[in-house]
This record gives sequence, C-alpha cells and structure tokens, in this order.
Amino acid sequence: MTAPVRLANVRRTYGHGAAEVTALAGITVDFAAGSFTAVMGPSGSGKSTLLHCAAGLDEPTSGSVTLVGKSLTGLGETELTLLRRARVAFVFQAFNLMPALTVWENVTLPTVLSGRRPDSQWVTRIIDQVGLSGRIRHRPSELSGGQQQRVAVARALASRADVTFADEPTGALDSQTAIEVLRLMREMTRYQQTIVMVTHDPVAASYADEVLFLVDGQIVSRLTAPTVEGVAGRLARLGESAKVNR
Ligand SMILES: Nc1ncnc2c1ncn2[C@@H]1O[C@H](COP(=O)(O)OP(=O)(O)OP(=O)(O)O)[C@@H](O)[C@H]1O
Repeated sequence: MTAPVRLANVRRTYGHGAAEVTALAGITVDFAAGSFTAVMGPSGSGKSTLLHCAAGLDEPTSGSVTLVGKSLTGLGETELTLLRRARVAFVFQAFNLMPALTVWENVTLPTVLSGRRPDSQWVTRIIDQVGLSGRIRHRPSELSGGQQQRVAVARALASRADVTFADEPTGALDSQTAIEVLRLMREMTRYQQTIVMVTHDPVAASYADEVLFLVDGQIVSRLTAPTVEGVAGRLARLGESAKVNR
C-alpha cells in the first residue's frame, strides 16, 4: 500500500542570492498509514516547513510530495483545497476556529463541509475526552487559549481524516489535558489515521511510534519506540552538534 504522505527529495529555499535560506535540504520520507510520527529538531531546523510542504500549504522549490495518493506538483488551489478538506486535518498554533460557531459546530465543521454526516456519538466522546463537554454551546471567544486549542484538537480527531498534521498540538495545554490529547491521537492510529506532529516536547514525542530529528533541513536521525529519556538525550546531542556546525 502506498504511504499516505510521501516526500521525495524535497528542497525548500526562501529568498535569493546571498539572502537565500535553505529550510529543507532534500528530504525523502514516507509516513505509513496508521503511523504516528513526531518531528523534532532545534529552532529553525525546518520542522514547520516540512509540515507545510507535506500538507500542500507550501510548495517545495524542488522534489515532490504525494498526499493520499495524489501528487501535489502542479495541483491548482481549488483541487488542493478539496483534497485537504476531504482527507486532511490540521492542529496548528493558530487554532483557526470560526468565531461565530459553537464548540460543537466548530468540531463538526470539516465533516459537514466534506459532505458527510457527523457521527454524534464519536463527536460527543471526543469532546468529553478533551474536557469540553460543559462547553458545547460556547463560542471560541468565551474560551481560554488552552480550551480553544482543545477544540482544534477535537475538530481534527472528529473529522477522521486520513492524515492529521499537528504543530505543537499540546503546547498550550496543562499536562493532564496534554496526555488525554496524546492518548486520543494514539487511538486514531488504530483506525489507520496517519499523524505527523511537530513538537519540542519529549513527553509528547514519546507517544509517537517514531521520532524524526531534523538539523539544517535534513533528517539526521530517527528513533523508533521512543521514550522520554531517549528523546531528550538524542535532542541534547543534536543541539550540541548543531552549535558546533555553525
Ligand atoms: N517565509 C519565510 N521566509 C524566509 N525564511 C523562512 C520563511 N519560513 C521559514 N524560513 C526560514 O527557514 C528555516 C526553517 O524554518 P522553520 O520555521 O521550518 O523551522 P522550525 O524548525 O519549524 O523552527 P521553530 O522550532 O523555531 O518553529 C529558518 O531558517 C527560517 O528562518
């Protein structure tokens, strides 16, 4: 079976001439169906760029990306939007919640937009597990930052997308809620949902099946069945070598 996310020799540079910055320096990686991968690395190593290129939110300078069986090269904005709406979910730092909609409406919106009927039982369970069952009729402006982040997580989980891209999904959460969210994300992989998560947090990364470590836009190391200590140790060594190389 083809992996739902494939990057082949993806390069992404910004700017020109002397001001050119290489954010991704030739990345080749497959994210298999039902896998949960954490992407880690020092600040500026290319993690967000990798996520954005994989999700079709940014275009590689060269190389190719295949998302749920479709090559993104040359795909128009409308086709991209339709593909993302039907198959992809996002949990980004800007929560992108609709201010006029309630928690329930925000959580079920991607499902409704892609022409499917929300599974009320599943949605209720997710909202309950992220601790928002008392807030179903509230609007985002009536929630704290952490609660808004939980709505964004619930929205991704409820849509049952083939692929979920998450950028620091637990960054704004207290540790107990963060663990609930990470457990839910793990559970999604049982239904063959694929998760790619950028994080700085070794605890969050320890919930993944594998951690990819980026330095200077390249995958320099991978860790399967990660533990918190294993991730923290590898990260500390990477940080040191990244400093030496500069
Ligand atoms: N729009 C842009 N224009 C110019 N340079 C950019 C742009 N976006 C990213 N970069 C540069 O590309 C490199 C990789 O950035 P990226 O945001 O992917 O790193 P990151 O690993 O996600 O960093 P952080 O952990 O700090 O969020 C950095 O050197 C950054 O300055």
